[in-house]
Amino acid sequence: MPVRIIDHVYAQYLLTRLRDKNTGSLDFRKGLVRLGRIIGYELVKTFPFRYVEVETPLGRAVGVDIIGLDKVVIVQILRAAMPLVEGLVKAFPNARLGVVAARRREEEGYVDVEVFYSKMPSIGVEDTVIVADPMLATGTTMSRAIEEVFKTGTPGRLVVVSVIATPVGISRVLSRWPDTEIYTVAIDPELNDKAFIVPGLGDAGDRAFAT
Ligand SMILES: O=P(O)(O)OC[C@H]1O[C@H](OP(=O)(O)OP(=O)(O)O)[C@H](O)[C@@H]1O
Ligand SMILES: O=c1cc[nH]c(=O)[nH]1
Ligand SMILES: [Mg+2]
Repeated sequence: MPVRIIDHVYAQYLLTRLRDKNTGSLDFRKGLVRLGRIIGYELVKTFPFRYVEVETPLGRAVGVDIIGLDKVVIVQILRAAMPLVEGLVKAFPNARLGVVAARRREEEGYVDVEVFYSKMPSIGVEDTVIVADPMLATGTTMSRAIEEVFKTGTPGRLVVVSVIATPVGISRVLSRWPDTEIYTVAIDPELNDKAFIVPGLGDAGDRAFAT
């Protein structure tokens, strides 16, 4: 299923706090970290697992082993994804990390994206690649980041993790990479003339890092 909304009530509560214009940058950043952790745990639920036996200090127990947790690459798109990924890695402590430093330039009627720096670990068909960015607005930034992923390798699974997405951003990604799984906490209906998500939460990077 290409788009998954994390409707967990605590995720919705945290999003509400992020949307509130009176939430300061420290609480905004902490809210993104907590959302990253929740989304990460939701993602882990989609990994295959097998039953195993384990020796405890006092006997034997049947448990589970999750398959593929050591084959995860998390790519963060600076700046706003940094706190989100800080939470995500709690669910994937062994993840290899990639980075894309990008800045969106809102021009009249279109959005351009500059990528200043991009560094990816190895990426192979056995990997799940998670590309994280709180805002999936026009999808221009996410598309550039996904291009960087495929320049490096072709993952078995490509997951986009966002906090607020739009129908435009979602279709921008899925039209080019139809097998992508998109996780988001909300889908907001529209973009204003500056390509900001409405109602959205404002500029995520500026709010997280106090401009
Ligand atoms: O889907 P798009 O239309 O490309 O917009 C989404 C991007 O816009 C913002 O980045 P910005 O360039 O403001 O950088 P920042 O995160 O450092 O604020 C946001 O952090 C996303 O990366
Ligand atoms: O609403 C938006 C759209 C793009 N980037 C943001 O940070 N916020
Ligand atoms: Mg910004």
